[in-house]
Order: sequence, then structure tokens, then C-alpha cells
Amino acid sequence: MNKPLQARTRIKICGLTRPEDVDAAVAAGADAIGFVFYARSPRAVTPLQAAELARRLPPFVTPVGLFVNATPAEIEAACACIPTLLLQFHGDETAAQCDAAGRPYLRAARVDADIDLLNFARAFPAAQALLLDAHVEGYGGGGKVFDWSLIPADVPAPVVLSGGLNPANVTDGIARVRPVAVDVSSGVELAKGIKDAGLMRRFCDAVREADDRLAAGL
Ligand SMILES: O=C(O)c1ccccc1N[C@@H]1O[C@H](COP(=O)(O)O)[C@@H](O)[C@H]1O
Repeated sequence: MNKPLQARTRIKICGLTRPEDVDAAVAAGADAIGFVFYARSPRAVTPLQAAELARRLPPFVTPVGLFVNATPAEIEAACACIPTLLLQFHGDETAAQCDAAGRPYLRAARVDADIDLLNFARAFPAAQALLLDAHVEGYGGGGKVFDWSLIPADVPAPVVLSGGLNPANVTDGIARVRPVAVDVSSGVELAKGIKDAGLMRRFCDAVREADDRLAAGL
């Protein structure tokens, strides 16, 4: 269930920890900013830190909270600090656990040759979108590209393409997968959790270029 040709590909930039990076991501054209609420990640922030960063977001830029096997209390604490938070479940959460949060969510699938993406998508009918990331140790954020040909054409959910995207490969990813959105972390970083304004700008420009090419039928 990918996007119509004329629709703009949305851009999520994830793993932000610094106010100046939030400002630069917004200026570059990000539609969503991700905060990692997973203590083992080098990009982890606390709910209070994320709330401080999220206050910088203008209207229509969505804060996204990334969770890996968090408790309901941890999810509630983050939502209490950022009332408009869209959830991203990136661990081993079941549909019942995702639904129990009672909020809109993205469900991440960690893709390798063993996953059945059709069944996975069907298991999460309430998810707003299926976020496809490479299967890496540590759940995600590894900067690894997966084999896009593993994505069936008829995935019964909007697809967010992720996993090792960067300014050089995102145009190709959009042309091949036609996702509703793309999500990047490592590919716009100087170091884990430290974003580069120039790379974020180049990434967003590359997404626009891909959209323009698709609209022109190229
Ligand atoms: O960013 C992390 O540290 C992270 C930790 C645990 C799960 C997911 C994580 N990040 C997400 O992984 C994808 C792909 O990231 P990358 O561009 O390949 O670095 C993306 O959704 C990140 O937000």
C-alpha cells in the first residue's frame, strides 16, 4: 500500500539529542523528528530531555517516540511529557502491547530473508504504517541497508522505508520501494546522536529530487 505518485514522500529524521540538530532538521524539511527512548541506544534521551527538544517543533512537524520492549509505565511517562507523541515500536512488542498504549503507532519490522512481511503486517492491523528496517544486532539504528527486493508489492500497510538510508541512496530507495515516508538516523550523523546539518539538508533535497523524478515519470 504505497503512496500515490503525486503525494510527497514524508521525511522522518530519528535519534536527535541536541537542540541545534532539531532546528537544523526542521529547517532542512523534516516532517517528523524521532526521539529514542531505549536506554541501551547511544542516542537515548529521557522523556524530559525529549520534551525540551520537542518544544522547538513548529506545528505540523510530528514528534515520534521510539520504544524497544518498553513497559506501559515507560510509554505513559513519555506520552505525559509529549502529549502529541506518535509511537514507534521497534522491539518484540505484540499487537496487543502496541494497541494497549492507546495511541497511533508505527510498527517496525526488522527485515531479513526469514521474515514474512505479509503476515507481519497482517498481525498489526492498527498500525498507521509499517516501518521497514534492516535486521541488526541491537534492534536498529545500525546504518545497514536490507535487500529491498524482499518487500512484497502487496504489503497491506503504508510502508516507511528505513535502514541505512543516506543522501546517496535515498533517491533510489524511493524509486524502487515507493514508500509513504523515509526514516534516517545513521546516514545523517557525524557520530551516534550527533546530526550533521549539511547531511540532513542533502538527505531532504534528495527526497525531493526523487519525488520530482517520479512525478515527471522518470
Ligand atoms: O537509533 C537507535 O539507536 C535505535 C535503537 C534501537 C532500535 C532502533 C533504532 N533506530 C532506528 O533504526 C532505524 C534505522 O536507522 P539507521 O538509519 O539505519 O541508523 C531508524 O528507524 C532509527 O530510528
